[in-house]
Amino acid sequence: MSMTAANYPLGSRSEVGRLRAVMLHRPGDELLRLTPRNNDQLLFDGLPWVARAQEEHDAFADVLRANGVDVYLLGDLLTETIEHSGAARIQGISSAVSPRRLGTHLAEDLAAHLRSLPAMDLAHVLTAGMTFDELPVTPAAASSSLVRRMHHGPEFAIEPLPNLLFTRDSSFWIGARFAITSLALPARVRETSLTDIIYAHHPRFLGARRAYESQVAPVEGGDVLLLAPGIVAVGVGERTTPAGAEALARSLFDDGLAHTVLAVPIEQARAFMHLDTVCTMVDVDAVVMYPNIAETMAAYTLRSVGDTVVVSGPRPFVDAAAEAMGIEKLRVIDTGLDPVTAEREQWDDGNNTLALAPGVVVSYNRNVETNRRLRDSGIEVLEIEGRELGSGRGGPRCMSCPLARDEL
Ligand SMILES: NC(=O)NCCC[C@H](N)C(=O)O
Repeated sequence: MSMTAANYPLGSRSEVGRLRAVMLHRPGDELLRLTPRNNDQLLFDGLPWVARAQEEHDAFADVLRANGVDVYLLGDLLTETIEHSGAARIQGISSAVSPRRLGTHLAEDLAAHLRSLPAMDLAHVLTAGMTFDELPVTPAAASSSLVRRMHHGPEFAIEPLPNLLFTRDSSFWIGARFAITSLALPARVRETSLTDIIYAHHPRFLGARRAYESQVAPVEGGDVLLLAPGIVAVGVGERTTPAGAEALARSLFDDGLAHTVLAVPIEQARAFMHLDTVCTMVDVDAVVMYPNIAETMAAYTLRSVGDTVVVSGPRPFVDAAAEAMGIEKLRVIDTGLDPVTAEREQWDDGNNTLALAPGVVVSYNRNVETNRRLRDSGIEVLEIEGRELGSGRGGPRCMSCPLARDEL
């Protein structure tokens, strides 16, 4: 693994090794773009109270820092990246400014304007987007652009990215490498242009190598669970497709980053958009899992055998996982046996825990029953508030991209 300024290498081979460094995104003005008319399309179930969401997020970051984790904020990394690299600036602008949406004339004008902005202001536009009302005013542009005249002022010339909050999905680390994912839905596609330039140009990531370069089909980080070194589970459902899971597996095999991948079908439903909405690891041999699917969750096993890939199954996920991990049994802690409580707490991200070390997790405090059951099973639970953060349907795991974990 590549050494960095800090005294730990970047990278991660599990979900539970002691967490050393993480990338979060402090929610900002991009959340102020949400309205009752666009929130469904922008994948939020309500309109968060933004100042309160920021307070909750600051408290989350403080819990991580208090536990020895270095917290990097995506907004800061993005500003520093743009400050540091002209190529990153150009790349960020060209992925945000769409001639298809704006027409070539307005697109060229806007790109020129963005090239002149201070790094922090450009980072703000790239995350919070820009409305037609906010476009720079030049008399020539105002009279000669049909696009400008026909669009309503509050419409987006550049779409905002409210789901940047969920840093788990737009990139993930496996071994010493990072993977830029391929997000499935239009509201999130541009997020990876930002993680891409950060990893490519920020000095903190100098020398870091990529995994899964081809990005041929959708794979989202929330679907990727590092069960143990060399063994990866990939959810296949609303976001990650079978083609994405297969392409990821082949790429990880080719790069020697994994030898076994479990492809886990999950329901194509809003409540289960990623594997980590129903199952996360809380210890080296334990997961917290949504009980209403625990018995039916299955997995296809993909193994790298010589030059080929062998697919077997499907069989019960817990059996396939235990066998791949070489343990007798995968301990399953469920989120309450009463199906209604379980359903409520799954919706509120009870299953979406972030492990800080084996047996130590961060969880939303509202999931009283799940947290109680985790503690009864010997797991230490650090609770955070998520009344506002949760309106985007994501918990502590979704909101964190681990950059470095200790080996188990
Ligand atoms: N890993 C996760 O489950 N991330 C949560 C993503 C929530 C976001 N509103 C989305 O629908 O993509």
